[in-house]
Amino acid sequence: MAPFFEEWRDRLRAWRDRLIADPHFQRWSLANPFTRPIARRRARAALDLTAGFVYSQVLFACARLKLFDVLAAGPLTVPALAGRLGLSEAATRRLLDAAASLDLAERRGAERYGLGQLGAAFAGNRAALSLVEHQPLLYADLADPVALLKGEKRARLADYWPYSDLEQPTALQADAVAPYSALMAASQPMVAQEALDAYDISRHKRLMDVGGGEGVFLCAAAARAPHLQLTLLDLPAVAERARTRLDAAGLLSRTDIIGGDFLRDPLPRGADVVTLIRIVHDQDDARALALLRNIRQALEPGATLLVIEAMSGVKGAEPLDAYYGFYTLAMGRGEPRRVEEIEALLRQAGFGGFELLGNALPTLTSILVAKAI
Ligand SMILES: CC(C)=CCC/C(C)=C/CC/C(C)=C/C=C/C(C)=C/C=C/C=C(C)/C=C/C=C(C)/C=C/C=C(C)/C=C/CC(C)(C)O
Ligand SMILES: C[S@@+](CC[C@H](N)C(=O)[O-])C[C@H]1O[C@@H](n2cnc3c(N)ncnc32)[C@H](O)[C@@H]1O
Repeated sequence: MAPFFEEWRDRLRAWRDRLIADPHFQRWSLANPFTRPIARRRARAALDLTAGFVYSQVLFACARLKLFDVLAAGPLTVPALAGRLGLSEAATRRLLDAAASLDLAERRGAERYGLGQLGAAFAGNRAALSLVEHQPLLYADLADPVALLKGEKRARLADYWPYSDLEQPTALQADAVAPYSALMAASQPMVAQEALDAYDISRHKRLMDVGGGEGVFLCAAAARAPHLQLTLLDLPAVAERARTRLDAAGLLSRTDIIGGDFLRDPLPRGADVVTLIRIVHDQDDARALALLRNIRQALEPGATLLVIEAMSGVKGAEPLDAYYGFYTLAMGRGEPRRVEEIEALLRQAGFGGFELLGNALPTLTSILVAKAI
């Protein structure tokens, strides 16, 4: 933009900021019937920001106490709910009123509570609930966000994701990878559905899922493409978990399972499509680039790479930098990236022909297609 326009835009914004900050303007805009709806919406947004942490705790309490499962069977009275939740009647009423104010529950007459619309959405979504249930680790770290930003505090979340600060992650044992692998497996179906609805995987011959966790994505892809050959690469202890799952799904005969380090070990050749799901945002730029170059080495020109993870700046995914930015800060490595930033890394690694696919829930994931050149 020309410097003249930039200067005027800055002046205009400075004027807007002074106006909104003025307590007289705030009162005036609430009193004026024409501006009141906008002023109320902004005041509500300010309250939501202030109270958001408490809302999250209400949601967590509902999830931990299995409230959505209980109410999915039908509305109940407070005494009946108190018995099911193991709470006093007073505590039950407090939780249910809080949940009702957040659309998680709903009052049904004077005495009964049922599911609210958001509660119903959670009741039918195990994957989302599994993510909700692991949030306390993050909340504990975020009790002092400034210490986290200043690097003065080692976060507990880093222990949950032990590969994020290890030079030799291949040495991780079964017990160290179990909690995060189980969480990723439980939450993967939501992501797999988004990606496989947006991209027709059946056009390919061999799919390699790099950092493929327990193989949930490969199971979902195999169900849509019966002829597809599969390769999964993850740390040895995770690859063992994948072997168990793929065996149970009857997919071992069409799957190569490799335990290794995707940053250091050469990757097997032969795949015409590679998926990287919730992987790039775990890494700083140098490691992400090393990983992408390693993948490029294993591909023929024209092969496809799908980067599947939540990306900043995509329409419909606006608050993403707050959640993933602070999540990866607590993890100790990585950052959410804009599509252009991922494309820049991909370009340096020898990819081009980018296409960002449209999908239903960009808050959950985006899907970026790249071609090996
Ligand atoms: C007429 C209509 C259409 C509607 C009216 C009625 C109505 C409200 C209907 C709603 C029905 C409907 C479509 C419901 C859909 C609900 C859905 C899809 C809910 C989805 C919820 C998803 C949630 C809460 C996702 C949360 C995700 C989180 C917290 C992600 C965490 C990710 C992490 C920690 C990743 C870590 C990976 C790492 C380590 C960073 O690499
Ligand atoms: C956030 S999880 C994502 C798992 C899976 N793609 C999904 O979306 O459910 C990151 C995965 O990368 C694997 N991983 C991390 N560092 C690795 C490395 N250096 N080599 C191989 N796998 C690694 C982890 O074990 C884990 O399974």
